[in-house]
Amino acid sequence: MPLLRHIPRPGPYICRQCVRKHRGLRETRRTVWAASDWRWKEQAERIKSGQQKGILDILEDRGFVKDVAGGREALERLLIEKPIGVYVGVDPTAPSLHVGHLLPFMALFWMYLHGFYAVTLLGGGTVGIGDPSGRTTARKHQDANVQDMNIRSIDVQLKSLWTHVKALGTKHKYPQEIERKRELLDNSQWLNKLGATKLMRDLGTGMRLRTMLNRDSVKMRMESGDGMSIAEFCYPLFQAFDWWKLYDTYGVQLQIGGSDQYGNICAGMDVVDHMRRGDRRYKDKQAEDDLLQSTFGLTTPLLTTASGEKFGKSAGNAVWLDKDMMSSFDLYQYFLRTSDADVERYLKLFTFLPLDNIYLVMEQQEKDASKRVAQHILAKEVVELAHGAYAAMRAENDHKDAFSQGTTSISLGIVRKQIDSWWSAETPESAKPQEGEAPTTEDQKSSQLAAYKKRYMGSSSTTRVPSTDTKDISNKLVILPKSLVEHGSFPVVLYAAGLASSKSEAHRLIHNQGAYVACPNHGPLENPNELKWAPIQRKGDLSNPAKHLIDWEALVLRSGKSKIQICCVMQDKSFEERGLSCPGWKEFKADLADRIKRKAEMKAD
Ligand SMILES: N[C@@H](Cc1ccc(O)cc1)C(=O)O
Repeated sequence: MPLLRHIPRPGPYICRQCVRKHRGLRETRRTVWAASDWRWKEQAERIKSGQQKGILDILEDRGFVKDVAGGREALERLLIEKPIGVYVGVDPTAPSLHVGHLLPFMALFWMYLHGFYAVTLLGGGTVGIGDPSGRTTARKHQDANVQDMNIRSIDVQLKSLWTHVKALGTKHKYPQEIERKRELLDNSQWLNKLGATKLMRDLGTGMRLRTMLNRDSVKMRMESGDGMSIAEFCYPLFQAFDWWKLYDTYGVQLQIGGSDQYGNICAGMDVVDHMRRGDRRYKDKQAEDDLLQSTFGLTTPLLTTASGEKFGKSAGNAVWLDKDMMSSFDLYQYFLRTSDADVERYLKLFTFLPLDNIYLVMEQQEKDASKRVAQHILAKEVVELAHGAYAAMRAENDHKDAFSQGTTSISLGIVRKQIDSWWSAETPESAKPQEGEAPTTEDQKSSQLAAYKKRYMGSSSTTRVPSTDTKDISNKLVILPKSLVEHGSFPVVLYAAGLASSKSEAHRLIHNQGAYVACPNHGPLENPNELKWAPIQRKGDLSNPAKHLIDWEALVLRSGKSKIQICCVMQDKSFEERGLSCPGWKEFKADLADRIKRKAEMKAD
């Protein structure tokens, strides 16, 4: 195996020593390269004569490009001439990526499908430093084991994203004759070994203080008076070192990032330039066309919906890509709710559907927007990208099941299925590592990760605690403490269940007849396997959540036309022992204790 690691990769620098060592292999590589070189040249001719679109045009047509650092025309020329390396980095600050992360990754995946060497970089080293870009406060320090879990979790997620991208590339028939290459790396591999003196001597000398001080993130903190730590201030240096490493080893000449990354990317370009000029291995190259060796940056736009809201939040919470943190059903629903004004733009950004197909879909959509054809395709493609084809098919089918009776009723079967799968997915004791014991088996490792994700969700403002069962792909459950459902009002419950972003919004929803609860059918002629949707009222039976428990354990709620939430009820003690929480729970508990105390005092009087 080490033999393979020594193979020189296409890029600006080829290791002479290993070429000499493995002459045989070199010959084979040379033949392969020659063939793909020739194909690339042929493709370049087609692009130049206008027969084919270049990748930069493709990215622009789909809406991925906000700014290009280094010059658009120059980048366009480079991308036509050379299958350069390109990378996107992400710091694992949580156990999962969210939909807001998708844009730069989608641009990278497109480049991969078109034959560029695509690198996803996990910031296992940089996460400990904390990128100040776009932040008004420093990130909280994370425990080493929390960091470790986040790294492991995102690593698994990136691997599966890559698998799904490959499958989607095949499904949408993107040509494969040009060799595709990709890599998933973790910058702790080199940053943990990097000496402070080397960093300052080699890179620090190439970075100018004025540029660093002029960065928006630095200025903002200085002006607001919060200041910034040296570690955060130096963050761009580490990101720049990553790029130098990737440039030198993998020929990475382009970095893609969100618009907040513009400053870091420019700093990286300066550093790579500085390092290249000071490195004698690149001396010969400098005589060559400089463009072919230069670096560029590309930033993606910040997404807002047509109505001006920030994209990627649902009831105030992030829309996670991990199916343990957001079920396939919920992810599907999130994209299904896309407005007609946004759907074409999102199809271009979040799916691999060719543009012509998107225009056809939109024609169909315009004929009858109520069918939401475009939204269904968008939702399915995104779930397929995040959770795989099988999960997408299940989410689509479950969605059809849940809404097959229109908006008047919901099948009791699907509610029971969700509840059963949640309970059966509780991790068996045998799979749990004992206290203080490091997980050894794969089962233990994954159950430890799943437990961590549950805890993470419980401690954030979200209530979602979906199943850990990988077979269960459509779990749309939240767990609520019993006393909240028994003694709380509907506004409290709707807020706790994540169907409203505040209690007052829940009040408004009820007032506008936009919140529903599913009730069993009691009439003799009615279908016993159906639950009827009834609008929640401010008075009477339909104002009391406790009266609508199904099988004594679940409350099924809906807001608007399609946002369904099944709420499983759990004893308060078990709820808290599992480290769960939900919006408004702490205040409700304190309030309830107060009410009970006052009642007892009144009785005593
Ligand atoms: N700083 C980037 C992540 C990143 C990390 C390392 C890199 O080399 C590149 C990008 C962010 O916070 O989004």
